[in-house]
Amino acid sequence: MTVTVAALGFPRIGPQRRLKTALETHWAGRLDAEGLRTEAAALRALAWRRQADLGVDHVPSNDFSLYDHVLDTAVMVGAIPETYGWTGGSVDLPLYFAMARGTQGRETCDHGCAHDVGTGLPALEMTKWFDTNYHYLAPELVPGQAFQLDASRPIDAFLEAKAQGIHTRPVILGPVTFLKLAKSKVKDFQPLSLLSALLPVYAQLLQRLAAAGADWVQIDEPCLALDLTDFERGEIRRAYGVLAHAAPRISILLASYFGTYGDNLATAANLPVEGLHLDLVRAPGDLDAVKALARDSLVLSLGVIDGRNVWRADLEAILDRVEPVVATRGPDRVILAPSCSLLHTPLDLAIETSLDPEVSQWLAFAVQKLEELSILAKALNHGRASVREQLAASSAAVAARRASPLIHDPAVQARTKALTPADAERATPFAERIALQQQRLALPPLPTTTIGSFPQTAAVRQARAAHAKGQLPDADYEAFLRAETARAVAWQQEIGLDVLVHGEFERNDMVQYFGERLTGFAFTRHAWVQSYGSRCVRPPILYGDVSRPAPMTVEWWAYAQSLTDKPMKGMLTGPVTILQWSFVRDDIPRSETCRQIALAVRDEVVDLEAAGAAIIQIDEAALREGLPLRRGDWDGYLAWAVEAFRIAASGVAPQTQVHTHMCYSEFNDIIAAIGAMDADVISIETARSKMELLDAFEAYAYPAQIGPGVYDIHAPRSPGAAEMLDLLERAGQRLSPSQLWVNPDCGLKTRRWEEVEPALANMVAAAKAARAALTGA
Ligand SMILES: CN1c2c(nc(N)[nH]c2=O)NC[C@@H]1CNc1ccc(C(=O)N[C@@H](CCC(=O)N[C@@H](CCC(=O)N[C@@H](CCC(=O)O)C(=O)O)C(=O)O)C(=O)O)cc1
Ligand SMILES: N[C@@H](CCS)C(=O)O
Ligand SMILES: [Zn+2]
Repeated sequence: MTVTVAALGFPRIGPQRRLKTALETHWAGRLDAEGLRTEAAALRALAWRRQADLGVDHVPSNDFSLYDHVLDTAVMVGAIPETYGWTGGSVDLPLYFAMARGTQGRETCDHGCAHDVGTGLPALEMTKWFDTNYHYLAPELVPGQAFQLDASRPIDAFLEAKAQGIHTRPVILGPVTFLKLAKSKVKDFQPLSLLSALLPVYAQLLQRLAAAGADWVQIDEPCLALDLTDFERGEIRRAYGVLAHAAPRISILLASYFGTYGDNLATAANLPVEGLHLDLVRAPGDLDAVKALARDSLVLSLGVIDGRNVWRADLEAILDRVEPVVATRGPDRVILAPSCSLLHTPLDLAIETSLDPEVSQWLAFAVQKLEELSILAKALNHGRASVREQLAASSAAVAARRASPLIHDPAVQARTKALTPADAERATPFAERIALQQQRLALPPLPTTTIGSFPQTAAVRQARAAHAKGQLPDADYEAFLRAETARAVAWQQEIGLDVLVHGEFERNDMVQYFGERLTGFAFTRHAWVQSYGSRCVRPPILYGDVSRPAPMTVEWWAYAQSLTDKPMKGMLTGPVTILQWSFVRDDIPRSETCRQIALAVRDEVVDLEAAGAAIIQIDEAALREGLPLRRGDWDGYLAWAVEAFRIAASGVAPQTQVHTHMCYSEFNDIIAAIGAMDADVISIETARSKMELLDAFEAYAYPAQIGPGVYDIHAPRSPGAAEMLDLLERAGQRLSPSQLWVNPDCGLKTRRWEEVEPALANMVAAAKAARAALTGA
């Protein structure tokens, strides 16, 4: 009878992003399906062995995916939209990747190789996974949707691990969350109404897993961290009433994470399941609450190690909380786990050799987090003395971090303290500002622009990599980037864009680039985290008070502006997005860190203005994503997030035009906050929704200017001028033409020049046609 250790999921991109390489080589036609499958199996085997060696008792299987686990679930239950021409049977890789990426002509991988992927099929819609920077593919369902089980993935994975001598706990996405994440093209159709049709498939799956030898299964229902209606809670009870009886030989561990169960806890704790996982990092209060509600026999999986951040845990403090639970419930009713899947953390700190050792000792990545759990389990099973040294090391690291002079900068703290409401206000109201800006800029109606980045070609990435390795001298790298920038500026001018950008060739990533230039941030070489499919990010680690020692973008802006008489936009990432896409310190509130970043961005904005920039764009792509999962927490977040943007934007004169940009955002719920940001111009992603996202702006009577994206940059195909004109006309039906700008949905860094060149030329043509229609010329 011992306390055991579980992992709810492990990073799947593999060491050195091996999965990324395999996928992109496969998509480029240089690795066949068999080769890809072999590499995927090797990566699974490696992950299982690693976890078992680290002392994990409940090693997960079926947490691996070639692209996305929600897509895998759709495939598993046979929810394949008609468009893909599926006629039953197992889904092969071309069909799987068609759903993931579409088959629209030629695609490019990160090595810059272009390859044909067929024509015509769109990808499933990609959306943010709860409040993370991971994106899933939304299942697309229809009324009367039929489901049929293909259990091969979870069963094969279970057997694969078994053959390796590792008895795993399969992970499956629960039926209620699956349906809640699904979309339908049929208006007002609620996918959750398909629950009765879906449950038999899940019941069959549990029977198959039991027959294969699984004794526990982890069913993820993170929708329990959201606001649910009574009806939805009833559907959860109904679902687990069915599943609990489907396969008596298999025990269910129900897992929710990313927040509190809150008013869903009584439902969750009383389900006829054998175990319940709690995210005690985001919701420490759930522990006492569950103790009052759960029957004695319920196994509690205590998510005590943060799966969403990179800080080493305070193991003694965790033991103080967990020991009483073990004493009252008994060791066999307690499992220790990370708060959520480790998908959201980098793999292994041990390979990070270039971090400041002082900062490094404060950190734990996936591997180290499992080590921490193993130490905790030992302490609980054999007494704290059995791991005295490890506990002492943990306490010392926590104390060292708290006291470190690296973290505290009195000047930064004094500056945020001295902020007044006036610092978050532009001195002049929008109506007066815009008149002054129009005088200064003299732009035509429906001005054309782009969002900032141009293709990050293989040549650009290779030059940066060579420079980082010391193989390309500073001067040569600089000259290369200047040449890229000059080419992009000349080309924009040639095709007749009105407001130009420098192209962001010098940036590895829109957040990492700034993290590397601000104090209080550490950056890594290998700490990749999957964002979607084969795409990864290396979130900077924000460990201390933030300031900006020197201008970060002014030289590149000035160089680009020197090449043209057209306005060149200054291009910055906003405070909320830098915060949201970094690993953030947990010793002060996020709102406070955000104010510090806001002041650093403000310094850059002021310097860009002083250098002559007439337009400065502050991207806040992650503002919507940062919205708390519970509506009750929205107002508090929006108040400080909007204030941070305003602090960043308000240091400039009324003649200086401030733009912001947001992609991946559903605006209906937060339109008042978008208005309160008080940007002069906002560019948004609207092409795929055919401008429907503008309804919120129309209903709110949004006063400022808007650039609704007319070019869906997520697809490789280049839209024609007529298509973009149609979108502009739709925008014109919702907003005054005097408010409108013409631009793509987002930056063009993931596209190829061959796609971008015709698309932007067509966009300029569409704007000209729309202008002519406006003026009757
Ligand atoms: C807008 N999006 C972003 C999000 N989050 C961010 N932090 N940044 C974003 O832009 N979230 C929402 C969306 C998600 N979208 C994307 C889109 C594209 C990517 C992507 O392309 N990622 C790249 C990595 C980007 C990067 O940091 N590149 C570096 C390092 C390049 C590299 O791999 N170097 C190799 C050597 C290369 C060689 O020798 O050729 C190495 O270091 O080993 C750079 O360009 O310098 C990816 O590869 O996945 C992500 C999210
Ligand atoms: N300026 C950035 C915004 C992306 S959200 C870009 O163009 O890539
Ligand atoms: Zn964007």
